[in-house]
Amino acid sequence: MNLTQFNQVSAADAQHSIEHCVALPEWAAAVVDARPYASLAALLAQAESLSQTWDGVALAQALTAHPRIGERAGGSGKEAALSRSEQGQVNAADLPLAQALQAGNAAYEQRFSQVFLIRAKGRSGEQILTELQRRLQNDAQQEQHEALQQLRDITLLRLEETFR
Ligand SMILES: NC(=O)NC1=NC(=O)NC1=O
Repeated sequence: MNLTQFNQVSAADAQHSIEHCVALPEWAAAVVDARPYASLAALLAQAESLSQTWDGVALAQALTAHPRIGERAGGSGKEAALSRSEQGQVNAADLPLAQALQAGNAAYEQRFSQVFLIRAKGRSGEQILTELQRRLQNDAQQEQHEALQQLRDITLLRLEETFR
């Protein structure tokens, strides 16, 4: 779908076209409500602005749609396919890395009671592991702030790709 179509289709079709970006329907509805957009840049700016309202509750809800790093997302949905491609640089054949990520994910979930979320696109498995180990040192408040920023990054990347 291109931006012109996005501006012109029904609200329901417009929402459906961006729901794979993040599992927060209220956010998608607000993005749709702000149509028409004069440019992709305007759409991305509005989407980013609307994501500033996200809090711990939104994060928890969104995390249900993000498989763990290093785990292949199951299912045939568009989100699962996106997760697989986003995590494409995590070399599942590198067993020590896979084991380190698995241990890191477990430690993270033990400490923060939620899945570790990172914008995986463009990051190697080693870079993700380094970030995971760094963020394990965060306190709860700092980590929620960082996890929300990663959720925004993933969401806006997916949104931009939808219209590219
Ligand atoms: N737990 C995660 O960080 N998952 C993900 N990161 C991405 O960039 N895509 C995902 O599914």
